[in-house]
Amino acid sequence: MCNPGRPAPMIAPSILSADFANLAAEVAAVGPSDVDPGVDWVHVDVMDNHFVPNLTLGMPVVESLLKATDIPLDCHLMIEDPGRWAPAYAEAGAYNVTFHAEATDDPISVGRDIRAAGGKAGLAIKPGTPLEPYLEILREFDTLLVMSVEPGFGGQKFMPEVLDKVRAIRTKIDSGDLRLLVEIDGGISASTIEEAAEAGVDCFVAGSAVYGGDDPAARVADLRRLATQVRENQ
Ligand SMILES: O=C(CO)[C@@H](O)[C@H](O)COP(=O)(O)O
Repeated sequence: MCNPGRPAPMIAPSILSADFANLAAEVAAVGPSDVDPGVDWVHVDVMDNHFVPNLTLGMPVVESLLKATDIPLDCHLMIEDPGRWAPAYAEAGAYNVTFHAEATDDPISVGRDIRAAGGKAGLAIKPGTPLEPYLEILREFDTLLVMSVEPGFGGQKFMPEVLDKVRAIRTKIDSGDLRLLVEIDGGISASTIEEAAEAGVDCFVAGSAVYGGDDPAARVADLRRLATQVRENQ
């Protein structure tokens, strides 16, 4: 069944593939332009070199980005002990704060603390993590982030097998059992966004496909056009 309240496809460029020495300019480059009204969220990958084998940025950079842009920040925490750190990102002003289900024994409390701190709460699952154990707790969340690569690095190959999880959650949302956004992250490009859109994704994170060329705003516009075409034909 089609869900008439569903938002238009959202694009969230991941700054993991941007120039870290020029982050404010890189974020501005995907803002409103003559080819696109601008991105919906900017996706900020926080990695601690423990939960994932990579180290990126943390709260000080997020605080600086919040001052540099009005675009809502979508912070994806790939860290251990999210209960300790996640609420502070919401308090600082991040719009959506997502942490990994695999990183905590108490995802409900972490989600509630993020919401209490004023943010939207997101739950992320790695490609090999099943959806079923989390179905009952998804009411506590605003977004479900389905990873379509192993978290840690940009530029990896899209894993289409995760789309079964997207289809399963989309069915529940469209039947009115649940209300949340479905986000996908990893390997999203002009070659893969249509199959993700067909499966029922609402928000598409794209790093290398947006920042890998010299016109990020045009890349965003292309991705939005492809996802919107699929939605219109559904
Ligand atoms: O969380 C991650 C990687 O762990 C992502 O947000 C990447 O930044 C996506 O990069 P591409 O796969 O789109 O290049």
